[in-house]
Amino acid sequence: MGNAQCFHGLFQQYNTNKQKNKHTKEKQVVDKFQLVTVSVLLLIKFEFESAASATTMAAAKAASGVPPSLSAKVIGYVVRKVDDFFEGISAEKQAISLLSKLRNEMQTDKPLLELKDDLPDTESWNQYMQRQQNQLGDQEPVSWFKSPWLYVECYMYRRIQEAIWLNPPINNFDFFNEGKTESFFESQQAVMALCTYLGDIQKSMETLSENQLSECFNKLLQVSLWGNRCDLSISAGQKNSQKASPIDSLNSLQSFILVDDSNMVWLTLNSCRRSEGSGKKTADRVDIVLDNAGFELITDLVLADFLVSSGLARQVHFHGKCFPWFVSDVTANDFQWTIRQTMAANHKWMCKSGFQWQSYLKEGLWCYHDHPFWTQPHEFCDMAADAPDLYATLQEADLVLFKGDLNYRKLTGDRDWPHTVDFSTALRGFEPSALCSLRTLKANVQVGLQPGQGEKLTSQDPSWMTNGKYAVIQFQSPKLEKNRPQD
Ligand SMILES: O=P(O)(O)OC[C@@]1(O)O[C@H](CO)[C@@H](O)[C@@H]1O
Ligand SMILES: [Mn+2]
Repeated sequence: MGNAQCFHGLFQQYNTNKQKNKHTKEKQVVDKFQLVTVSVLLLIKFEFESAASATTMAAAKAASGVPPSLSAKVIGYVVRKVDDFFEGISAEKQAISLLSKLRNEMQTDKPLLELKDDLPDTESWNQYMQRQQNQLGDQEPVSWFKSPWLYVECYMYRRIQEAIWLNPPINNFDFFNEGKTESFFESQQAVMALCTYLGDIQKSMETLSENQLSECFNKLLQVSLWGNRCDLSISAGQKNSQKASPIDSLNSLQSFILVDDSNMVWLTLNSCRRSEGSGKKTADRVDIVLDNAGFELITDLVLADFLVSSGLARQVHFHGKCFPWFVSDVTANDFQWTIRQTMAANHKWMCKSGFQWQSYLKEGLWCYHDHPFWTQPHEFCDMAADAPDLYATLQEADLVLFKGDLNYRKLTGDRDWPHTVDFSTALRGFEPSALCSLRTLKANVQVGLQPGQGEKLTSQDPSWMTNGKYAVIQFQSPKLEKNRPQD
């Protein structure tokens, strides 16, 4: 979706809401924060449109050619309209003024500021800023345009959190909530189709041959992969949902999977299952580092259900975010809400799935965790040193699935790697366990391609790395590393 459409949608939504004029106070607060925050996000997306192809905002700005005054006007308009429309209590006013200040700092390339909110991760964020400063040297301060794109983008979400956190009683407010719940409700047909498919497999699970099991696994892995198309961040909070039956679309999407290591993923899980029978294996756990709520989360839960009910995994551990992040990412609240909504659905298989998921959680076959590291800017190769407890947790898994684009950027350090560099090289020593990235491409980093593959894609579809049409299933395991011939 183009930015013009994004803006258009945003104002249309605002006007419709205004005309209806039947907001409760709570709804008004939700709308107000959504509009202001979306305006901050649009600033990034619009003014620094080409950022995906640059590692810093300065490079992006140079390439973009979008008149900065235009985005400033649009954002000014949104904030003014919001202020006119709502009377505002002092906490909201204060939060809005912090967000406006943030927007201004971004527009004018001000130095990044230390966080002041005294949350458990505050010190770690401030230390990370110092690390960035040390890398930059003493000559100039760390600022919005000069710092790595991955870092400033994460920092922006943390500053939004600070603006909310510093202003009770709205300090636990998730102003992205509405978009996430909409994505869930608008995907109902697809969710029903998926739960029905799962129910059918489970009915005949006992009689499935290994080939049939592997076929079902592949389908559900691919559904979870394409579920990642439905993130709200890439559309700046605009609608993004799945309407068609996800299983039926898989064949036509197959050729858009640029790297497909699903066979290695299957072998990893199936070998655990076999060796369990022979008494060799004790651990049998899959961890899923979640990405987006809404339809994508459903695809992950369905895959996790299949893993447990088929005996491919005994336990699944989910990892979500501690606070609202990159618009649509899953928080504990989204996770519980999604399961409750699925249980309450007026559809036999969906409702059954919901109850099944709730009982997995009760029985400890499923666990949900969040850890502050997931909402920090660190590349994952820093995890062993900076979050050793989380690294140790992942080491307990037989397989870790990393969902989505942002996780891929953190796995690979968001570097401008040649496309033919090995995935293992780009991971730079991050190998807690066998791991697999399930990612649709929305940012300008891609490794592990065949020679010439990147060039061919560029000539056929110049925006292949950012338009969300392509995907990868990329696997790496410490075992593979051991067996690699030394250069
Ligand atoms: O991680 P996700 O949900 O797949 O994608 C998040 C995302 O859309 O947000 C950023 C753009 O602002 C990019 O990192 C990425 O493309
Ligand atoms: Mn996301």
